[in-house]
Amino acid sequence: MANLKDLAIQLFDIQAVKFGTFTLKSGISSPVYFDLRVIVSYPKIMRSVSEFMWKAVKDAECEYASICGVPYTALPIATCMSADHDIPMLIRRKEAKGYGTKKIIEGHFSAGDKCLIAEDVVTSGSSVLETVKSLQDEGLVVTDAVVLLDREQGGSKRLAQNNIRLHSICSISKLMLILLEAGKVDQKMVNQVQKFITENNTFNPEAKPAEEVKKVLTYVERAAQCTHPLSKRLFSIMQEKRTNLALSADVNTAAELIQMADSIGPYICVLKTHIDIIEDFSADLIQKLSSLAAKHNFIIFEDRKFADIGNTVKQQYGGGMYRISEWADIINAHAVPGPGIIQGLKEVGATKNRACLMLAQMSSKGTLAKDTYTAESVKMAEGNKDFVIGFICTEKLSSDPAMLHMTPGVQLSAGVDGLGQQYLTPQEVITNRESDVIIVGRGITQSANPMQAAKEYQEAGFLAYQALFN
Ligand SMILES: O=c1ccn([C@@H]2O[C@H](COP(=O)(O)O)[C@@H](O)[C@H]2O)c(=O)[nH]1
Repeated sequence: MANLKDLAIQLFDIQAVKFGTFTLKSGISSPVYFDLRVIVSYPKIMRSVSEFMWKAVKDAECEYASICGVPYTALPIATCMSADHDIPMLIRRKEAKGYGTKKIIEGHFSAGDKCLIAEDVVTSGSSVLETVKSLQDEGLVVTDAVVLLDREQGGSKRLAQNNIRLHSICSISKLMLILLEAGKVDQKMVNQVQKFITENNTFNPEAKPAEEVKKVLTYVERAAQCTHPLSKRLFSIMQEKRTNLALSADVNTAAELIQMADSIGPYICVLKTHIDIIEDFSADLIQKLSSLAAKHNFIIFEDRKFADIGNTVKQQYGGGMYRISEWADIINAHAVPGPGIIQGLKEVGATKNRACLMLAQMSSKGTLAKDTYTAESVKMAEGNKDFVIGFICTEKLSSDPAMLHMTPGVQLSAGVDGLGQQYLTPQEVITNRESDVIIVGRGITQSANPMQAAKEYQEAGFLAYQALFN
């Protein structure tokens, strides 16, 4: 591997570093310009650059599971680092494909994995931050970026403000000194470049860090804020399966329920049941349903809508022919009896790590679950966060990121059925009402092709979620 002086001179000699008058992307005129794109024509220099960058992160003891180059110039650099040191690589597309997987990030990863960013030149840090955002949107964690050249115009400070450590191989000042000593530039040019850097700092310490202005949290960030294992798991499933769709499987036989759960399972995060409308209920159905929940990684929500005094709901939840607490991850309850209902349900469900949603609003026309009733339901939920993990509602009701909002009455077109059910679209629910999960029943179960319909709802719901970050 060349030493830094040799590398700097080689970069000058291949015109990856140029002096003159150049108009930058920002419109500013600069006396120096870096064009690292040319290094693809010089494999030895390319390898030298990638080795310097790899060594810098090694010396800094950075932890990461993969590496992602900022497109496009840093892609071949990241490729060399990946191939030479057996570090998996991820590729960030500048635009999602309009067909096929429509992915922005190519490569295999799991939510929560740490990814290192590689870049050729940093000026303000904005290109690095764009890549950071794309990776974070997919659930990856970014703490470090490595760059060949830091133009010292505020990029490292802006990145630090966004909790990204920048490791640079060479600063522009150091590069100028090396080139001066090697007789490649004169003192006048060094002064001119120094003046340019001083006068063109892009960092505004008054600007709020991106984290502070960001209001919408990703599913991964919300999972991290959950203390209840079920809400944590649900947010993780939503990210992993890229779905905020709950299927309301309102069918009347065990065979239909099993068939729905198996065919629609891949597209949903939650399967909602009304177990008392099944005509041939048996323990075998529950066993099969639980196996399908494990196979397709979804949560079972029995939409029992408990509404009695604590002592009665305890028996309804834990006993009777359905023994709901033995298989339903989540149940729901009306607030109408007062807090005793939560107490009763909690006595049965808490030890089994089950959870409850408060019915704070309803989708049906003329519902009385509004205004003060809704506010009191929210209060009841917030006082019992060890068991209540969210709401059945028609809009966001709590600012606590751990609280889930699940909205029924969703179809691809807004409207009403003949019995007062009112429908909102997935976009309206996720974008404008800021709910988290769309609950869809007949829009899927009664469509000519339920699997295709489920895919459409999954896509509409998840796209609406992703659009929250644009
Ligand atoms: O306010 C509420 C609470 C629950 N539901 C239930 O959701 C589904 C909706 O089915 P669609 O066929 O999509 O209308 C159903 O099981 C209801 O019991 C609700 O609609 N509104």
